Amino acid sequence: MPRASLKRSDSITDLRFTLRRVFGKDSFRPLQEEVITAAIAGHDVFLCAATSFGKSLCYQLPAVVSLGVTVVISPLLALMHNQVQSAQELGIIVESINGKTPWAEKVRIETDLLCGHPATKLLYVTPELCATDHFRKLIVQIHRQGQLVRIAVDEAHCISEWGHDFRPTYKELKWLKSTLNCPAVPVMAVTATATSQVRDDIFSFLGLDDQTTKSFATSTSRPNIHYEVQYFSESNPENGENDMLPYLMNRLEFMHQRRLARLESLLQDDPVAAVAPISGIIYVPLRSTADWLASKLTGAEMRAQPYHAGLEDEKRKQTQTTFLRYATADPRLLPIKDGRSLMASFNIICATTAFGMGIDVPTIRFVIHYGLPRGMESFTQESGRAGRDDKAASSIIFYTREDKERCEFRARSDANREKSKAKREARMQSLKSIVEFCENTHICRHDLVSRYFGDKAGLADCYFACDVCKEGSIQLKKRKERGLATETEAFEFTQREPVTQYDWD
Ligand SMILES: Nc1ncnc2c1ncn2[C@@H]1O[C@H](COP(=O)(O)OP(=O)(O)OP(=O)(O)O)[C@@H](O)[C@H]1O
Repeated sequence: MPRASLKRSDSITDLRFTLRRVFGKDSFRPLQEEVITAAIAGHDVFLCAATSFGKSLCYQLPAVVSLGVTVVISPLLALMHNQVQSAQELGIIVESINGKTPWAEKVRIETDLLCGHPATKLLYVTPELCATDHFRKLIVQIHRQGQLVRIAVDEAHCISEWGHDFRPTYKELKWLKSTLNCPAVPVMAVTATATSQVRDDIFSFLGLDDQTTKSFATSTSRPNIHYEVQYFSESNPENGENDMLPYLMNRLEFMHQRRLARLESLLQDDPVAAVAPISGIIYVPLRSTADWLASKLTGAEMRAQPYHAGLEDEKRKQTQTTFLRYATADPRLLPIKDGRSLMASFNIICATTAFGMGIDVPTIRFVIHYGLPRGMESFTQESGRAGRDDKAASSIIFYTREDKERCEFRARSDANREKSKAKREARMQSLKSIVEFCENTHICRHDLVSRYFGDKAGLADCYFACDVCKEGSIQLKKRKERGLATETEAFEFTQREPVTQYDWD
C-alpha cells in the first residue's frame, strides 16, 4: 500500500493554485499533473520524459504542498546550484549540502532538519554525500521524526552502467529502500534518457517494484527541435583544415542577416525596437577546440565564450552568468553599442560536454555538434538544451568520416581498459547508434531517437522537422555524397548547395 504523503493539500484545485502562485506557470504540461498526483498519493514513481519536459516540477510541487522534507539526489554541483537558486527565487525554502558546503552552514541546515518540524522543503544532495554514514544517520533520524516525505533521484540514468554518465555512488542508493522502510518512504526516479536496460537497472538498484511503481513516459525526441546533419570531407593533410569552419561562419552570417531583417522591420514602427541576440551552444570534442573556436568567433566580432573543465570554477560560473543574461534579459537593457552588429546578433558558448545535463536556458535557438557526439544519449541530452521555451530550435551535427574513425578508435581503446562488460558494450552500442543516425538518409531522425530509447509512447511526431523529412532522402543522399567527397571527388562539385533556410534561422 502506498503511504500518502504527510498531507497539507492535494486537491487538483490546490495543485493548480500552487502551480500558479508559487511556480508562476499557467497550466500543467501533459502528464505532469498525473505524475504529481501519483507522487502525492504516496506511490513510488518512475518518470522518463524528454529533455525540458519539466521533470523538476514533478518533485518540487509535491514537496511544496506536503509537510516535511523532500530529499533530491542530483549528480552535478552546477545543476544542483541552478535548481536551488531558481527554487529560492520562487520563495521555496530549499537547502543543499555537498562537499563544498561550509561547516557552519551544514550545522545550520542540519539543526533545522532535526528540529522536529523543519522549515526546509527541499534538500539537494550529491550521491556521494548519501553514501556517508553521517548523512545516512541524519536521514534515518528525520524519517523517525516522521518528517521525510519523499526521495527524488534526478538524472536517474546515472545509476546504470548501461547508461552514459554512470556514477558508481548512485548504485549505493539501494540502501534508501532497505533502510527507510518503516513506513516506506516513496521514491521518485526521473530521467530523460533511459533505454530499457537502463530502466531495469534503475528499478533494480532503487528497489522499485514493477507492479506497484507508477511509471510514466513520453517520447524522447523533441518535436520543436529540427534535427539536421551536415557532411564534410576529411581534413587537408597539409594544414589539418576542412570546410567546417567556413560553413559555420556562412551559416552564422545567414542567421545574422535574418535577424537584421527582423530588426529593420520592427524599427519601422518603433524607433527604439531591439531584437535579442541569438543564443546557441557549439559542442566540441576537446578543450583546446573550445578555446580555438571561441577565439575564431570573437575574432569575427561575435559574442562567444569557451566553457570546459580546464577553466577555473569562477571563470565557468561567470561565463554561464553572462550567457544567461544575454539569453534572457530584455534586449533593450543589454549593454550593446550597435544593435545591428554581429556582436549584437550572437550569444554563443563553445563547450565540451562539461556544459550539458540539466542546463535550463529557455531561449537557446541552436545546438551545433562540431564533431561527432559521444553517443546517442549524450546527443539527446546536449541537443535537448535547445528550444526549452517550446519554440522552434535546431540541432545540427557536423559529421566527417575521419571524426567517426577517430571516435571509434578512441572508444575501442577505452573499452580495452574498461573492466565492466556492460559499460564496454553500452559505450560501443551508443557510438554505433549515433554514427548510424548521422549516416542515415532515409529514416526520420525523430523516429531514430525514439527507436533508440524504445519509446512506448509511439514514434515521435516530426512534421518536416528533420532534414530527412524536409529535403527528402534522394536529395539528402546527394548532399551527403557531395559533403563527404574527398578533395579529388569534390573537384567535380564546384560549389556546395546554397544553405537551406530553416524556421529557426
Ligand atoms: N507547466 C509548465 N508550464 C510552463 N513551463 C514549465 C512547466 N513545467 C516546467 N516548465 C519549465 O520548463 C523548463 C524545463 O524544466 P526542467 O528543467 O524541469 O526540465 P527537465 O525535464 O528536468 O529537463 P532536462 O532533462 O533537460 O534537464 C523549466 O524552465 C521550467 O520552468
